[in-house]
Amino acid sequence: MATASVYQVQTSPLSEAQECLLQVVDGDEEPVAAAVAESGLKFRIRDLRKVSDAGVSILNGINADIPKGMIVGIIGPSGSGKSTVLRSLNRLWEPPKGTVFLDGRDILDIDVLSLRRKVGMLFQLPALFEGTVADNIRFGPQLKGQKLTDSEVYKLLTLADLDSSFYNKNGNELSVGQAQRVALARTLANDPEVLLLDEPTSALDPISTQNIEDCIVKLKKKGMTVMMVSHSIKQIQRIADVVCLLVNGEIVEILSPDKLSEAKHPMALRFLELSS
Ligand SMILES: Nc1ncnc2c1ncn2[C@@H]1O[C@H](COP(=O)(O)OP(=O)(O)OP(=O)(O)O)[C@@H](O)[C@H]1O
Repeated sequence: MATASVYQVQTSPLSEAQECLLQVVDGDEEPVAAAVAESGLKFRIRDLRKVSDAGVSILNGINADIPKGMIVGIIGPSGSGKSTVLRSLNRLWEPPKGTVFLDGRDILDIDVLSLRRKVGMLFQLPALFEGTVADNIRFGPQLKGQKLTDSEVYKLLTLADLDSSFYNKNGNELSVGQAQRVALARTLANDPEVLLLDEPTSALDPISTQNIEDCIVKLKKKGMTVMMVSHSIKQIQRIADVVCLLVNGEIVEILSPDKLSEAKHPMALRFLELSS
């Protein structure tokens, strides 16, 4: 039954990686199947390739269907292309070859600023603008000529698990963990549909990490699609619905987070062994 629902949203031949995803969905991941069936795909990535200026292959043909409302963990050895995949999805790096569809539209046909509003991104280290937390949160909407009310700013603070006392604080008075949550609130002010998270907690202590993870899970429950690069296998197991293993610019496996030990690719296995 689950398989039938999943196949309904597949309109083209499946790559090996997508077959893996379907196997996960078809197995004991009923909620995942339901999510795919009900809400379809957010991203459809086809043959995404990137070669550096020096002629080195960075991405070697990424194919993936990313369902709406899921947390997709991306793991893999350093230099395997994880950040490059994320940056290609909101055109921080132009995808030079291949196609990325967002809600069925080629991202090259979407105005880049609108794309980056829809597809927000957080990095390892938050970079706040000068001014108060409220100034930072208001920044994106202001660019569109929209002024957020105080209550809208407070609501965004709450979403990012920050209390109202942060409203007037200056960016440079914050810890890295607090600044990361402000960066999250600032991203959410643009009302994104997707969050790309590039190791967003790697510089944070366990409590700040948990705060950010709680926010991510809450956002997913509200329908947000999240793609998160992390070097922490435990983190991926805590919050991801599905995990992509990237090796040498290719997705070599897609697995359920509780079945990472069943990875078959030797590089993936070694990476998992060393990480656990
Ligand atoms: N601006 C750039 N110009 C040329 N090559 C780059 C550039 N940025 C990254 N690369 C190369 O692309 C490859 C993939 O880099 P990327 O940052 O995507 O890997 P990653 O898997 O995210 O690594 P890490 O886990 O260390 O962050 C690496 O070999 C890197 O040296």
